[in-house]
Amino acid sequence: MRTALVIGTGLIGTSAALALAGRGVRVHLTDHDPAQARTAAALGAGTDEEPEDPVDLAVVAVPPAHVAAAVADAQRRGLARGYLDVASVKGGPRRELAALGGDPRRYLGTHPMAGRERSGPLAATADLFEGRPWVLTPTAETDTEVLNLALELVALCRAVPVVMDADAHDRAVALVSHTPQLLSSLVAARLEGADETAVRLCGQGIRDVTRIAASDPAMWVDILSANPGPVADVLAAVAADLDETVTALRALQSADEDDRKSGVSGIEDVLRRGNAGRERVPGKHGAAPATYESVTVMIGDQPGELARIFADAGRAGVNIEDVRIEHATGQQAGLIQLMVEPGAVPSLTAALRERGWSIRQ
Ligand SMILES: NC(=O)c1ccc[n+]([C@@H]2O[C@H](COP(=O)([O-])OP(=O)(O)OC[C@H]3O[C@@H](n4cnc5c(N)ncnc54)[C@H](O)[C@@H]3O)[C@@H](O)[C@H]2O)c1
Ligand SMILES: O=C(O)C(=O)C[C@]1(C(=O)O)C=C[C@@H](O)C=C1
Repeated sequence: MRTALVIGTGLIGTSAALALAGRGVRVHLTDHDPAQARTAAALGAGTDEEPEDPVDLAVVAVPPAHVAAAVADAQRRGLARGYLDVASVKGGPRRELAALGGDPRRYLGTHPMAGRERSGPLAATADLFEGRPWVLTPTAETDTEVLNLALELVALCRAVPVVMDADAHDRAVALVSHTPQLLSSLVAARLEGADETAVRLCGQGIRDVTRIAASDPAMWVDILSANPGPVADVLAAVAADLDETVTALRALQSADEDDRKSGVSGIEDVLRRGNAGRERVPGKHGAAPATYESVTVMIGDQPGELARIFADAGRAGVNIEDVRIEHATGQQAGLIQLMVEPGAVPSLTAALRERGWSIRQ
């Protein structure tokens, strides 16, 4: 693959673009919010100029409800030889594309099983997909060239291809992704009105369980709206387990010894089943997660500052792996943490100082 077009330069689109651009593919970036495409380009994910000729592969990375229209529009305009999407649900977008008169031969539904609780290009990383399953849902109609382009994309992102039927995929992710998102949100929701004395005791356990509760509600409403039945089925089974767990806990409060024994065995049962389920969760197959070091820089709260600092880092030949921004309360400034490979810290610090940036230790 020599050229690609990423439509929707948020977390997933920009992460794929960074991986492709880092491996020599010329990547064009577009988003219905041009500022997002500009930010992705400033991060080194490609160019936000339109391609002059059709690209090899269009990667549609927009929210699930917009996938079919975006694919149909790109196909109508003949922007690429092959088209794929990366949405978290697969059955709905395929059916909607058919209803819109899209070409099913040149489209492949895919889903990388990697993501984050943060949205937008600033949360993107080139290594997001490394070692992660990337589901491909070809049908008898799918053109072999499009499937091969998708396999090349997965290989360039260092992910692991998994071929599945679209509806089987949707049932599987109801169990391993969509229900966990809701359960994380439900646990975190208990904290909303909780007493401060309780909240300040939060330790690592609740942090682990609630990380994904920080995800974008709009995106998840879209995902769950496209897969409500399978998710409701799993959640109903969890609700039955919850009922039994509450009964077991109430039995533990009983004065009767036999009741207490049945309570202990009920609780033991759920904890043991949890151990057994947890043992089945596969590890990440690829390289160990990279550990980065951060360079913290004072940044003015005005248009163009982010693009300027990314461009300066790019000029210094430094790849930014991750970014965090902290806005200083009541000030027209904030701190930006640029995460880079440890070896790149001295050259980045020197280059940014030279260009007038104020570095924080
Ligand atoms: N977030 C995750 O963890 C994750 C993981 C795997 C797959 N996905 C899927 O990837 C897709 C993108 O998710 P994300 O997390 O990158 O979201 P995001 O909000 O970070 O990015 C989505 C981008 O699409 C743009 N957009 C919306 N409608 C558009 C349109 N019609 N045309 C062009 N651009 C449009 C938005 O402006 C935004 O920049 C979704 O379909 C999601 O289901 C998400
Ligand atoms: O790890 C995260 O933060 C995710 O959001 C990842 C996750 C998942 O559930 O595994 C979330 C939704 C996507 O469709 C794929 C991946």
